[in-house]
Order: sequence, then structure tokens, then C-alpha cells
Amino acid sequence: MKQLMVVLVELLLLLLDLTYCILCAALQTLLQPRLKSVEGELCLITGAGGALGRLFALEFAKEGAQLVLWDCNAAANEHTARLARDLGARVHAYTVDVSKREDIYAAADRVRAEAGDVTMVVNNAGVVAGRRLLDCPDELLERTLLVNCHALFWMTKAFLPQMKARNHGHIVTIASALGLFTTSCDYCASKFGAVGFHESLAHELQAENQGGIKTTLVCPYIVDTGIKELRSLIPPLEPLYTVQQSMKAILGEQQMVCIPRLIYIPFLARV
Ligand SMILES: NC(=O)C1=CN([C@@H]2O[C@H](COP(=O)(O)OP(=O)(O)OC[C@H]3O[C@@H](n4cnc5c(N)ncnc54)[C@H](OP(=O)(O)O)[C@@H]3O)[C@@H](O)[C@H]2O)C=CC1
Ligand SMILES: CC1=C(/C=C/C(C)=C/C=C/C(C)=C/C=O)C(C)(C)CCC1
Repeated sequence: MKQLMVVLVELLLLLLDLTYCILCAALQTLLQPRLKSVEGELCLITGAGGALGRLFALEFAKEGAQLVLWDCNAAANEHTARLARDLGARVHAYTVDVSKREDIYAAADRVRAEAGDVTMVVNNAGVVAGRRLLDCPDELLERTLLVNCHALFWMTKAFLPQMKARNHGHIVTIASALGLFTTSCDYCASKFGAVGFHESLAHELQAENQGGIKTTLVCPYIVDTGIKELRSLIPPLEPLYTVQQSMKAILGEQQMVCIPRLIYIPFLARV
């Protein structure tokens, strides 16, 4: 009799466990945003030879997008291109220094002629000087602002007109948690600029009824990509996890994503 009771209780627990799992799965499915398809989209990624840029390229390739890869590091960019082609993607790779406005415009013209109209831009290229203000050469400080912030203006001016003509496109800004609160001078200034740029662009598109053009802001905590200037006591994020979370936000056409969610705390405290 006692043994039968034990078996019954165990069966009941198993049933409860199963119900809980089914409810969780159903809730997750219901709450998950619909993810759009990027099959056939022409997706340009800057800094595609770097750690996150390469992973973005491979994720977009898996999703069926055609790729335009930009990086100032030709060898690293070509390596990403090869990996993406191995996944079956059509890839155009260009060596471009996005700190130079005229280089961006010239490369954009080449892309239009050789690959067609870009429908998605992932502004991912980024640098950091990582020195205290008074110890840092002016050129290094300037470079951070040019690559992380000014380039967003020129990239958008180069590719937004064709998106507007079709009211279709997506502009992604890879900023940083350091675009929401401060630690290092040049990097934070540039990433605050990136966040401000993203927010203003989103407002401008909304005011112009260009609802078909989406914008997504990505603000990750430190990622384990080897940028030695970005260190903290708390362990860094895994690059693949960071990119997969970003992809969910991009394909879900989310306005913004903080990775991890804890980063929303300083963001909300800002208001
Ligand atoms: N790693 C981190 O902890 C975090 C990174 N981010 C942001 O994510 C983005 C990607 O970072 P991550 O992958 O770690 O960085 P990486 O340094 O690994 O990659 C950046 C890539 O951009 C290239 N690049 C640098 N300057 C230029 C330029 N002027 N023109 C074209 N390409 C350029 C780099 O080339 P080269 O190697 O030759 O310099 C490199 O290939 C950046 O915007 C960064 O600020 C945000 C939060 C945390
Ligand atoms: C404020 C804050 C945090 C610290 C964040 C830090 C230190 C972020 C550094 C980010 C960097 C260096 C990004 C590079 O692009 C925690 C611990 C997540 C908890 C939530 C509040």
C-alpha cells in the first residue's frame, strides 16, 4: 500500500512537471516576436573581419541574406567572406576605411554598381583608444569618433536614399552599454553619439512616415572578443551569444536591445 502511494505521488509529480514544461513552451512561443525573413535582402556589415562582424556575417548568411562585407583589414574581411560563401551566401567583399567619408561614398557607389541596392546596414565597425584623456594622442581620440560615430552619418547618407525610394530597409547600430553610461572618454563619447544618432534617425523616419525602414540599436556589455582595453570584474559575454541575441532583436524588428537585460537598469535610470 505504501509503495503504491509512493508511485502515485511520483506519477503526480511527473504530470505536474510535464504540464509546467508545456505551459512554459506555449508561453514562450506566444511571447516570442515574429522574426522576419532576410532571404534575398542585401545586407552590408562594416567591421566584418572582426569578432562580432564575422559572426553577424555568418548568421545573416545562414538566414539567406546576400552579403556586402566592409573592413579596413582586407585579409580578415576575405576570411569572413570565404566562411560565408561556404555557407552558400553570395558575398561581395570590399576593403574600406570607414573613418574616411569620401571612401565610404566611393565604396557605396561601387556597391550599387556591382551588387545592387543595399537593404540592410549593420554599422558594426568600432575602435577604442583605451587611454586616459591627457595620455592619449589627439589622432587616436579623433579616430574613435570618426569610426564609431561620424561613419554612421555617412553610411546612412549613402544608403538611406534607396531604402526611402522603396520604403524598405533596416539600419542597425552596434553601439555599447557604454553608450548609456560612462567610463572611458573617447569610446563613451562616440557610443553616446551612436545612441543619439540612432534615436534621432528613428524619430526622423517616423515623422516622415517611412515605417518600412526599421532601425535597431544594440547595446552589449563587454564581449569576450579580445579588445583588451575593455575589461571588467564581471565576466564578459560570449561573442556568439551576443550576436544571436542581437539577431533576435534585428529579425524581430526591435528598436533596441541591451545584452544582458541588466543593462536596461542604467538605461532606464537615465530618463
Ligand atoms: N568587444 C566588446 O567588448 C564590445 C564591442 N562592442 C562593439 O561591437 C562592435 C564590434 O566589436 P568587436 O567585434 O569586438 O571588435 P573587433 O576589433 O574584433 O572588430 C572590429 C573590426 O572593425 C575593423 N575596423 C576598425 N576600424 C575600421 C575602419 N576605420 N574602417 C573599417 N573597418 C574598421 C577592425 O579592423 P582592425 O582589426 O584592422 O582594426 C576589425 O576588423 C564595435 O562597434 C564595438 O564597439 C560593443 C560592446 C562590447
Ligand atoms: C552599470 C551596470 C553594470 C556594469 C556594466 C559595465 C561595467 C559595462 C561595461 C561595458 C563595456 C566596457 C562595453 C564596451 O563596449 C552591470 C554590472 C552589468 C550591472 C548593471 C549595471
